[in-house]
Amino acid sequence: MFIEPHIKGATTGWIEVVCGSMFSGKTEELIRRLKRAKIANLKVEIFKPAIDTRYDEVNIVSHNENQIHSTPVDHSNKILLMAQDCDVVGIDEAQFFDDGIADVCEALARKGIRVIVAGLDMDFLGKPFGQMPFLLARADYITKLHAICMKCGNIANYSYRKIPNEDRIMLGEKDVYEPRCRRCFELDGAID
Ligand SMILES: Nc1ncnc2c1ncn2[C@@H]1O[C@H](COP(=O)(O)OP(=O)(O)OP(=O)(O)O)[C@@H](O)[C@H]1O
Ligand SMILES: Cc1cn([C@H]2C[C@H](O)[C@@H](CO)O2)c(=O)[nH]c1=O
Ligand SMILES: [Zn+2]
Repeated sequence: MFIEPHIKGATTGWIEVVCGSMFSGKTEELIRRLKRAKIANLKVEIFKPAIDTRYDEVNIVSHNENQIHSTPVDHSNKILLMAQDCDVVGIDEAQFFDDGIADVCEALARKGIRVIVAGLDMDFLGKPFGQMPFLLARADYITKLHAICMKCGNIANYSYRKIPNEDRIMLGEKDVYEPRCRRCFELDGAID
């Protein structure tokens, strides 16, 4: 389990990235860390891409229905503007943000803010998703979570798309995706 670093005399913040497949518990882990920061009386703001309105317009909701209030934003620049006097910033579904997101996280960390970013590391083809590789490269701390393969019960790293659609962005839940291990993902021809 991730334990928050307590850096004596720290003058900068830092970036934490939580990644993994769908249903691996990224949103739950993000909510857990943010709720603990609130308990510590820190000023917390949470952002998600405006495109992700799967469960709720303004809340971040996990598959377990745990939730926390968030602000939907259509560009990463807005996070920089809106998070000026925060102690902790949470960002969910980071794979959907534009290519400014890593610089925004870096700028926030330099201001002394703790930045916690959650996102899908791979898309339905098993390819690195959006800006996630760049966020992972620049993170101070990384947590990779795993779901359970829906075919065999092993640890799952991949998000298998069950319906034929080649668009990279396709919002959905269990109706569209299921977590799979490497073997079960490859068996159905998801990797070329
Ligand atoms: N196959 C599965 N493996 C693990 N957890 C599952 C699975 N199917 C459903 N769940 C539920 O999903 C919860 C995790 O949901 P959460 O919203 O945190 O995932 P996530 O990684 O943020 O997913 P997404 O990328 O779709 O947003 C688990 O605690 C569990 O209750
Ligand atoms: C795996 C994958 C998920 N998604 C979506 C489904 C969910 O709405 C969201 C992950 O929580 O991302 C895509 O848009 N493309 C993909 O390749
Ligand atoms: Zn499997």
